[in-house]
Formats: sequence, structure tokens, C-alpha cells
Amino acid sequence: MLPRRYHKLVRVLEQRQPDLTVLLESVHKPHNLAAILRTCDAVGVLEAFAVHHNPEEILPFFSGTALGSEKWVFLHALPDIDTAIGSLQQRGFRVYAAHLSERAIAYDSVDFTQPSAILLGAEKWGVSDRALELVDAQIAIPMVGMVQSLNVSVAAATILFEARRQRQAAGLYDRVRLEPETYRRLLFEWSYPKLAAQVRERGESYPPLGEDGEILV
Ligand SMILES: C[S@@+](CC[C@H](N)C(=O)[O-])C[C@H]1O[C@@H](n2cnc3c(N)ncnc32)[C@H](O)[C@@H]1O
Repeated sequence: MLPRRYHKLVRVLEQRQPDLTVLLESVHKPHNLAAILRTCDAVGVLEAFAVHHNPEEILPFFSGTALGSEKWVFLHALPDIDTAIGSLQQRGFRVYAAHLSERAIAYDSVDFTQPSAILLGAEKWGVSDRALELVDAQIAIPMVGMVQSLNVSVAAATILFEARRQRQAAGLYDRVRLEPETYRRLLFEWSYPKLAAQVRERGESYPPLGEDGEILV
């Protein structure tokens, strides 16, 4: 592990935002999924969630074998939309459905410095009626052109970068937001993925790291 690489991992983890996430409802085109996870990585989202009728279609994103920037954002599969929204709300997130409707408020009027989950709908069908019943609010990006909606990854990026803007202004990228234990664990797993897997298999705990990422024992 080169010190430069290690320090890059440290800087990235120091800015991860565990209380900002996306929930994808049947978003199934791999290029959209990859683009959304890439944006998640760019704004510091730690983990993302997906409800998918056929997870096999997008298996690489769940199995950790994806090779792109998405490997830095954990994607968790949840069985159904009730469970997904319910568990996020229980963890203190407000869930916002990105959905163009008369009930929707402007996406940039939301306070994204609070724990926020952005629900994005399927490419063809949008957010389901059931999800709309469960969310805390609906948010929309204004559209004044001929087409009715944005591509789902573009909508995700627009909203996530608004969240980033607000969080930057509030200083949320200036201090470590991860729990110390989570931070240490991820730093080891990102720095030494193969060794981390072996250590886990043996049921041992990770060794401490030195200033430049060297293993200390
Ligand atoms: C291509 S759109 C789906 C269009 C679908 N026909 C519908 O009626 O919702 C895919 C997803 O992108 C998001 N989206 C696209 N444009 C949006 C906008 N202007 N405001 C908020 N969300 C948007 C929504 O989450 C939507 O479910």
C-alpha cells in the first residue's frame, strides 16, 4: 500500500456522510445504476439501498464484483418497499420521493443537512403508489421543456449535489461523520481488502495501521 493511496482513502472516508443515502426502486438499467453510485461516491454517500424485483439482473452491484467507482459505495438489497422505507425511517432518515407531482415541493427547499434518503423510481414507471404513501415528502426538480422527466441518474445527481452544497455550507464535510469503529474497520478493508477477508474468516480483529497505512503488528 503506497502512502499516497492510503492518504487518499483516509481523505475519502473522512468525508463520508452516513446520514445521506439513496433508495432505488426497481432502477434496473446497469448504466443508470452505475451512474447513480458514481455520483453517490462523488458526494460522499456511504451506502445505498435498492428494492429490485429481479436482483439477478444487477448482481455485480450487490456481490462486490463491480469494478467501477460503485465498489466504494455499499449497495444493500432490501426485499420490498415497505421494509426499505420503514427501516430507513426507523434509523431517523426522512425519505424524500423524487417524483413530479402536484404534491411535490421544490427539491432545493428541503433541508438536506438532516438525515435524508432520496427515493428514485424505475426508468419507465417512476416511484410506485405504495412508496408515495409511505414517504415523508415528494420533491421535484422543475422542468420547463418539452420532455416530462429527467433520466433517473441525472435526477439523482441534481438532488445529491444540492445536498452536497448544503452540507458543505454547514461544515458537514469538515469533520469525520463515521463512528470511530466503522471508520477504522472501513479504512482497513479498503486498504487491504484481501487480507481483511482472511482476517474476518479467521474470526480475528484487524491489526492497527500506522501513519502511512503500514500494518503495525
Ligand atoms: C425517467 S423518470 C420516470 C418517469 C415516469 N414516467 C414517471 O411518471 O415518473 C425516473 C425517475 O427519475 C426521477 N426523476 C426524473 N425527473 C425528475 C424530476 N424532474 N424531479 C424529480 N424526480 C425526477 C424520479 O425518481 C423518477 O421516478
